[in-house]
Amino acid sequence: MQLLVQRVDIAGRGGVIHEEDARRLGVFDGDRLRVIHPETGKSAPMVVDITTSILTSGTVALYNVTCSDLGLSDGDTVEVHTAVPPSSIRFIRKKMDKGRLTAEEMMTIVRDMVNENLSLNEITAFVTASYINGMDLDEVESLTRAMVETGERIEFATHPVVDKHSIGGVPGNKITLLVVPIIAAAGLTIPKTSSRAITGAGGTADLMEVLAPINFSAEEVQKMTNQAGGVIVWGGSTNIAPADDLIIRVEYPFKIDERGQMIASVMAKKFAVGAEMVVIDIPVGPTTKVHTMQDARRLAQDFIEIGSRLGMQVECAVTYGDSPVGRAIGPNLEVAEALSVLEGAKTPNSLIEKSVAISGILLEMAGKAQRNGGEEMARSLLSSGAALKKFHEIIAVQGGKSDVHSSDILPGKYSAAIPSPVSGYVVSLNNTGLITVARLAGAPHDKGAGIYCNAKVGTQLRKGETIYTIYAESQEHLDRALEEARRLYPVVVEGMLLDRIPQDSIELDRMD
Ligand SMILES: O=P(O)(O)OC[C@H]1O[C@H](OP(=O)(O)O)[C@H](O)[C@@H]1O
Ligand SMILES: O=c1cc[nH]c(=O)[nH]1
Repeated sequence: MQLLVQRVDIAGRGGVIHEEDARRLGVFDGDRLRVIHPETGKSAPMVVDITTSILTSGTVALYNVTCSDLGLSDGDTVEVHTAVPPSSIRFIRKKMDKGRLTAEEMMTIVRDMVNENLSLNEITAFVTASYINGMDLDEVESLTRAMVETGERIEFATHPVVDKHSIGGVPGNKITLLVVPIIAAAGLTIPKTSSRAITGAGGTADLMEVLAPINFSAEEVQKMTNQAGGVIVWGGSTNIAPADDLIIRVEYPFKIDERGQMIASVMAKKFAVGAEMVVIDIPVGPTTKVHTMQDARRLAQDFIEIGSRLGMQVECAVTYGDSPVGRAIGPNLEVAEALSVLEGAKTPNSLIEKSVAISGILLEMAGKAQRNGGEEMARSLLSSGAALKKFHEIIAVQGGKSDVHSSDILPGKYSAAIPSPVSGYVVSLNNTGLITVARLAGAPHDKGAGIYCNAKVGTQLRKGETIYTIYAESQEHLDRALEEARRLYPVVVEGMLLDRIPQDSIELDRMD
């Protein structure tokens, strides 16, 4: 069938056809078509997306990349034929049926994802099937390699190249903003690519974006790292492991992070930038991704095993994840807190201790410090101001304001303090509850949105004193977050009297 092209200014491949043309071609939503330029013979696949309104019959709306790939403009004519679906559909179905994917099958799925031959529905099916049925280590290795091979890779002339990555799940985990400058200040090369939030209210990429651009090509990442010793950029923009961001987009609304995909996501990013020594941070706690020390050790073994299969030296740090790292959750709040520590603040303790511990392991692995001497070296790079100087350099090389101060970074102007309903002690902070409230306040999209924990576990509070403060960039977001905070009650303050149940509140069930 011949159709007239209507170019639509939407990034990406594919397009939309009219219902009548779809009927004549005998296709439904999700079927496949092939669009062919009649003069050049160039062709591109297209997932059928049917409309009745935005087009007239006889016209096909094509997105930017398909038009550019085929050299098409508005008003050109194209041949449109039915096509067979990609074989990756069969392999996704195999995973849905609890099958084990071979390396070749995994590669086909990932290649089709990256080449936009799979629709969002189909990618979601793959992520969901893997979430429900899991992956064994061979599949994780195949996924990791496929993610690397479908993107660009970086090779550095200076060695060793080191890196860190957190599996996330604990709110306020802003340690990368301290670890990268500490490590780069020690003279090591650390090309850090991070994702945006997956299950949280601010991923490292969302945080760094407050200070500097984070979207760079692989070549730019290499150049900037050579200049400053380190960078903190968004993996999703680099074309380094491009499948990673496609999977994360599916996971984000569900706040899920399937174990196999998580290992592959992390290790692909490390492998692709040529990291030789890597520390993986595994926070453990009842409301994080990993609930017990035993599970953390098992996950650590898997990371180490995949690292060794790829030729990387990996160590894992199992860290405290019962409650947020530091007090701030959400981009601006977290960035201000991290900067203040780099500027010399002596609190929050949890942020400082975690950052120097992770940095210390890397310094020891890379031979910069003696065994057990890494933490001390990291602490001194932090307290001497060397890490702050290096962070300013990193911000500058990425195009940000190099003399930024923590006091420049402000939270949203709408705020509400949550008062303690009783006098007592904070006994627990529920990470997932806090994240839900912070997301409803607008984080990570609204940079000023988030939560500041005025009290942490063990803090004594009198009735009416503030437990935590919610920040938002609009009253509407603040109201939404407040409503959910009252329902979820994510921070529990208990006095000695845990509950009072009056006699008339229950119906006594008398035995006859
Ligand atoms: O949103 P949740 O699931 O907490 O985790 C995602 C965060 O964890 C990792 O942190 P880093 O890059 O090691 O700093 C990711 O890159 C991302 O920023
Ligand atoms: O980068 C990351 C971090 C945690 N989980 C992932 O899937 N990717």
